[in-house]
Amino acid sequence: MNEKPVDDVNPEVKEAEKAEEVEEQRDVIEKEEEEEEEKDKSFEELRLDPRLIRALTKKGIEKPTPIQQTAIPFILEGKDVVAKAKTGSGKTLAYLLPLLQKLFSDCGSKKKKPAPSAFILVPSRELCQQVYAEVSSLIELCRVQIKAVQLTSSMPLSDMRNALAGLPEILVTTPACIPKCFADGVLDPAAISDSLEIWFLMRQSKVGRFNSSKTLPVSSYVCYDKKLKKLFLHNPVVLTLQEGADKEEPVPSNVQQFWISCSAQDKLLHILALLKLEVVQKKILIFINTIDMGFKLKLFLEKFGIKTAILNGELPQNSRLHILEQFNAGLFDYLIATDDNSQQTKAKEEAKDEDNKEKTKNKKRFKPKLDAEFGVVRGIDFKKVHTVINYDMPQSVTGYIHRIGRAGRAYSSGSSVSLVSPDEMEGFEEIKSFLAGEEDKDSDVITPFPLLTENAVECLRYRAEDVAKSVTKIAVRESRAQDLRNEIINSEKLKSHFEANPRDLDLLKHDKLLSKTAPVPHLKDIPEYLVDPKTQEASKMVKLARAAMGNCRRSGGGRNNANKKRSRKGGDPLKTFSANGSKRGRSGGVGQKKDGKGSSDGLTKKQRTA
Ligand SMILES: Nc1ncnc2c1ncn2[C@@H]1O[C@H](COP(=O)(O)OP(=O)(O)OP(=O)(O)O)[C@@H](O)[C@H]1O
Repeated sequence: MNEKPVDDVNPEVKEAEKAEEVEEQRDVIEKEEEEEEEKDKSFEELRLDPRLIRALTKKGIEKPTPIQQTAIPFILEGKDVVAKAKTGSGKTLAYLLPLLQKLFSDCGSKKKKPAPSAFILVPSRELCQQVYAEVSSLIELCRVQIKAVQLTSSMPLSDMRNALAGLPEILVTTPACIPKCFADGVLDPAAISDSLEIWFLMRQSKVGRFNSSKTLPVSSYVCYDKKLKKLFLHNPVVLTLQEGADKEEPVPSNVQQFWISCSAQDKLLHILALLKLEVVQKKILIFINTIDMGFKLKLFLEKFGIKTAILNGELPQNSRLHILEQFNAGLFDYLIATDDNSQQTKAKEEAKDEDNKEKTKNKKRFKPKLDAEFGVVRGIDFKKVHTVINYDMPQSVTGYIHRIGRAGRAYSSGSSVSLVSPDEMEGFEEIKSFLAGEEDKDSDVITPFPLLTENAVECLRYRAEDVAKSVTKIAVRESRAQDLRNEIINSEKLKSHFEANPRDLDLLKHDKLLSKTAPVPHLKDIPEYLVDPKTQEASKMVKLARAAMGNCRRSGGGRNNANKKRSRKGGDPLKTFSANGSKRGRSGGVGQKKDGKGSSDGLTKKQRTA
């Protein structure tokens, strides 16, 4: 008998065959991933000290990330290392663990050295505090006699001297602080040259200031910036853990990237829709390019009952650290932040100042003083940020990558939404084509945000425009000055309070209202008739997903199989919902390579799903 032509095959059978094929492919991918996992090394196999492994277990860290697996053995061998890995991939522990292990062997056996044996240089005070906290907690958990201190330029000399008087083994500081310490005699170059064994340099560009360190007899440098490599390193091991080694910066692929096209004036309307209709997951970090814009946004959202905190370079250091701590501890869900104190941000502020000069000639003007060591984007580990919103687009591709890297840290997934105005389109296109790569120019790495229908946005227009009018330039300037005054007072209180209660988080709230008039109650809730049904459905799914994620966390780290399945199936509505009615998002799943073959973030399947 003749075989039936292919076209005559029953469509249901065809469907079933297709589904089977897809299932088979999925099995192959999962098998590949499992094999990949089996190749992974454990902390024990990296010959990490059992005290460190126990400390990591207490912190809920069970398995080294790829950068940790690769870098730790080289650093333990005393090799100079230049490492490049995706943002959020665990670089901090990749150097802290071998550093502590090296110091363990000295500990107790020798006399204390006159100066620290290890210098960790990081680009901002915030990062300084973060690294110091991380190393201190490891030391505490390991119960070893090692001392770490942090120094920043703003510290009084007496505090610096006191900190160093205890003969710490580890110094965490910023590059700007080193020359100051030398000039004020707080650090003695001769003593350093006798003691120093290891430097860790993290992304910063002002190294020219302490070139003299080239002459120091250091056994191992580890650095995360290739510019520094030329200055300091001797025949270093270069580790690049990322896809597309030609790219300047690694892209975190566990962050789903979306964008919304809107005019500059409509950005307030769109962010209101995103937050008020709850179509993005909390916690949310919102980036703006100028401090004034931050206050405008805060005042605007306040009117709708959305409380936010602001983080920027003109706030006193104690306040900034406290805001970060509170946000990380989950005391508030929305944080508005400027980038680090880039030239561009400054230039913009100055241009605005010039612009305002004429208008306010006779008035006493408020002059912000920005902190040169401020930086929230590079390296700061914001905990459990699910969504990053670019209210203003960043000025560069690198800026974009650093911003979105604040979501989806380590093993979690996240998403980003960029509001792009026509003026920002050129820069946005550049970002898109960079991310797509040379070969794949047409692929959409950043896809249109699917959960907000035009109708849903338009329903809020009247209210948004009405409220936006009330947020005048004067109101913005006054609230900015008010916030700074409050924070200066807070900062003093915080200083003395933290000396007495270093772990107390609940002293001050940073997301309090700044408006002079209280928000009117009717704006707090959006009546149902104003909400588009599709967006309403999306919002419900986002809430369900959030609840599910909450449960995962409660069930203890979530690295078991049940959670694995849950995260694969339940997932993020951004991956499964489309306002256009298709069942799956088109951009591929979190942690999926473009070819569908597992992760490009360098994390294993287990790590990603946890
Ligand atoms: N092996 C691990 N398992 C689970 N979590 C980890 C592991 N290593 C680090 N982490 C966590 O991952 C988060 C990000 O780590 P880290 O800040 O070191 O990333 P990074 O690579 O330095 O990022 P960036 O480039 O943005 O500075 C931190 O919360 C850290 O505690």
